[in-house]
Amino acid sequence: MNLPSSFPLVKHQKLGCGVVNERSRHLVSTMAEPTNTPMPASTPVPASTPRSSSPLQQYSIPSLTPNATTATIPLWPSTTSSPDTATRKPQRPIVLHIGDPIKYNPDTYAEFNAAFEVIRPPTPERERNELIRALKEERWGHFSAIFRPFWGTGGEMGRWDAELIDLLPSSVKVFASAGAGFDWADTKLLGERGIIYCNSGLAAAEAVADFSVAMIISTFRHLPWCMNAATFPHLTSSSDARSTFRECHARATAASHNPRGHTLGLIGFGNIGQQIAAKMGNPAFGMKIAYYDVVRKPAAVESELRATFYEKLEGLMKVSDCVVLCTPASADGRPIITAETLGYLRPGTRFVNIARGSLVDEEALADALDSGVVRAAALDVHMDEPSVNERLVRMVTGLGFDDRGQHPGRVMLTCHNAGGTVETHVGFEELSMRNILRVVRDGAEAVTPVNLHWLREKKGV
Ligand SMILES: O=CC(=O)O
Repeated sequence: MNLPSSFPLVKHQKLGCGVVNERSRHLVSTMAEPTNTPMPASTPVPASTPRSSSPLQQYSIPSLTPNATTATIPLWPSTTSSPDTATRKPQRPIVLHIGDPIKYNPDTYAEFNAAFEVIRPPTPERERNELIRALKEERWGHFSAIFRPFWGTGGEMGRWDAELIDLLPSSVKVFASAGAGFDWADTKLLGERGIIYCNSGLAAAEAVADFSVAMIISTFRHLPWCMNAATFPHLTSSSDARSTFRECHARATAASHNPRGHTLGLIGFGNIGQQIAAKMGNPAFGMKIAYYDVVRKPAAVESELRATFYEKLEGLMKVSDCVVLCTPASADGRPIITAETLGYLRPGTRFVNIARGSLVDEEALADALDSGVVRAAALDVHMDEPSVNERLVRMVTGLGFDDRGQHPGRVMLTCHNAGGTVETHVGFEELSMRNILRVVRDGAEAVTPVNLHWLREKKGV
């Protein structure tokens, strides 16, 4: 892909396994941001908002080599709770490690282990009730940090809400987690308790943006229709198989378009939104880039990405040919995409969600697909994961035209896969460790904090 030479993020930065450079510092400051400010109903989008700038030190994430995926590293001996931790004085600050052991970054882990006493409770101690018991007993002493390097494990206790946060020792300074999203923790409450929450969105951005490209293209080219027609009827040797193939081959053309020249409307213009813009805009796919965010991005970012800002969600939705949701979940858990906001769309608009399922009223979306207001949709995330909305599923799998004359395969559904690559996980581990090293060992600012505004409010800074 030819990218503008003035776009150093994509040219020089390999997110998750490369060097975080000047450009990405800016992106961190605009993506790893808080979204907990309650928004009035008339301003429904808690899109990316800036946090105050942090003097991010340049650091490198070791390149991913084939070996890295299989690297085995010695685990810190204390991989289970140590019964006497609460009574003896630790030599080094204690880090409570929840979830799987480190897999990809042995060198950083060696540094981490040298700096901290890492305690990794076994799974049963991470279940909510047992965790509550352990915290009440101060089983892990006065630990300084919580460390969750994997997205797939470490969430056994459920949401970090007041019930858990109130039990944390006052020694906890930082909670560093895998994952771009942070709706699994009450980051406002953590901030008010003086605990910095750091996400790892920076490490996931490239993977999520790549997946978004596939989803956007799917909405223009109706990949589910093309794939289903070539597959399912043929599996059952149905006599319709050949005619289903022929019908798709003949009729998909009239329903398909090149993205070039169409307007891509990004709701949220943080790190992920900006990477999607870089991939889908000129000169690659040639889409016009429009965005809505609660805070307008600097003119240099807009000009680099040729992005037009819309102050209101309504304005963005009205001009978009394809809307992509790339903003963190709203603090109050309310959806942004509702019957009301879908009403802003021009008939035939496409819709993609790679953010959070809670942001979309799926019944309203299914209605909009039924009526043709939304022509095609692609959703990686779902309201009630791991369940998927049945009406939307039927729009993926149907093989014939419906009674309104709409073609099948208008929806693509995936299993919350957008950020899921090895490179993302390399970066999740690395960033989580770097955040804790900086805050606890170095007494420096975190790399990717998301709740500094709550911390500052509490401290009156
Ligand atoms: O959804 C995945 C993430 O938040 O990284």
